[in-house]
Amino acid sequence: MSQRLTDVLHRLAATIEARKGGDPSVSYTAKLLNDPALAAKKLGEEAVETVIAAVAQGPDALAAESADLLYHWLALMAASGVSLDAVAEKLEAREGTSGIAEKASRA
Ligand SMILES: N=c1c2ncn([C@@H]3O[C@H](COP(=O)(O)OP(=O)(O)OP(=O)(O)O)[C@@H](O)[C@H]3O)c2ncn1[C@@H]1O[C@H](COP(=O)(O)O)[C@@H](O)[C@H]1O
Repeated sequence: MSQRLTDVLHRLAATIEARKGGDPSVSYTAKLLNDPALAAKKLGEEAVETVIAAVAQGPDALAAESADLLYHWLALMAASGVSLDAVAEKLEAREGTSGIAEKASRA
């Protein structure tokens, strides 16, 4: 992952955190933070739009929809009270385990 993406996600997560308790009439993020179900619904919409961009709209649309997706994902995590470290912990636990091997181990 590029340092540029890491840096902007870091700033975005901090901005989202700072919107907690904000006024939903002036902050879209505050609106999402006040309503985890809305944040989840919006993430679902952005996921579908990302898929459509990937299969039918080309690289620029895919990049734009991916930005929407990442923003809404960060907002959902904050709205749901799930720390980014909790997600990091899940990913760390999977490091070195092939998805194919993991799926086979479930059978
Ligand atoms: N990165 C984003 C970002 N990406 C997308 N969006 C908003 O996400 C919303 C939903 O996108 P849609 O494509 O569904 O738009 P829509 O169809 O008009 O929305 P609906 O009518 O369905 O609600 C739009 O209003 C976008 O502007 C974002 N809103 C905010 N941010 C970041 O969050 C910061 C704080 O924003 P506020 O909390 O609004 O001040 C901003 O400075 C940005 O850095």
